[in-house]
Amino acid sequence: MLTFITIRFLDILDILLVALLLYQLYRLIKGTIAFNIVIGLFSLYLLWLIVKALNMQLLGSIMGQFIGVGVLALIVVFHPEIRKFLVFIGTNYNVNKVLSLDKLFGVNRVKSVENEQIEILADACFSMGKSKTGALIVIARMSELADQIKTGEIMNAKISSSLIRTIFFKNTPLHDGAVIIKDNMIVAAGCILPLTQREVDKALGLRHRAAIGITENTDAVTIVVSEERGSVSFVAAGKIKQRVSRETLIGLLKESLNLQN
Ligand SMILES: Nc1ncnc2c1ncn2[C@@H]1O[C@H](COP(=O)(O)OP(=O)(O)OP(=O)(O)O)[C@@H](O)[C@H]1O
Repeated sequence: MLTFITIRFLDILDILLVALLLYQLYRLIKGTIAFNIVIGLFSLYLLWLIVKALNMQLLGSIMGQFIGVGVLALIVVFHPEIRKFLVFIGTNYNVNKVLSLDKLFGVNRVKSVENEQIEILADACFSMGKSKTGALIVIARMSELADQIKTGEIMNAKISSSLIRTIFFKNTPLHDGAVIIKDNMIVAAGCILPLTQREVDKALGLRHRAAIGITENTDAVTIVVSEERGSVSFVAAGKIKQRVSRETLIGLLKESLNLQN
């Protein structure tokens, strides 16, 4: 029985790749209006299959025309999502990461932050929280964040608590926007980040929306200090953990940046 079905290794790989693509697409559009559109289109397609199977000529041909131009319509309707998806693939599945060229050639890439800097960042954030100073700190990993860095002031400075607190001190020119940390340095300040388009807690304003937005399409993580509440939040992969303690923040940072204690 079923001897006519032969499954090759490539077929399994094919299925796995399609599953991975669908999963990433789902992650990208989950919670957005695009998700509802996909469900609507899928229902329409199912209806068309039923209409065709029942041989309902008139309705079948009208729907057939619609589905015929469907691919073009999809590209137009999903233009922003397709763009986001390609950027996501480009930044998160780059050849360097997949093949780990750095490891292959024995190059020891500088970590985005070391243990010592994590403690400094946590101290700075909780000190700013106490004085109700708003702050937004992005820690870049594999994604270069070149587009966001370009929008700010280049600093290339050593990470220090006093520098971070000075940057975010109210009414200084650089306190608006985000600080971006990469390769153990504060590379830029006053950077503009993309805002999340998803529905989030109504109490969260633009600072928190920007913190979530940048982690949706990149592998960066962010720390936000609320000016209103003085609380500290951690964001990774589009998910925000609000009001974390100093210890929790340090643990989450070490875990997401793969640092040992
Ligand atoms: N796109 C953006 N990228 C980076 N920073 C941004 C962006 N949009 C707003 N901000 C920062 O957020 C500040 C406004 O924060 P807002 O009060 O709306 O946010 P919030 O999430 O309610 O935070 P808080 O609890 O600190 O008030 C701005 O002054 C600016 O520094």
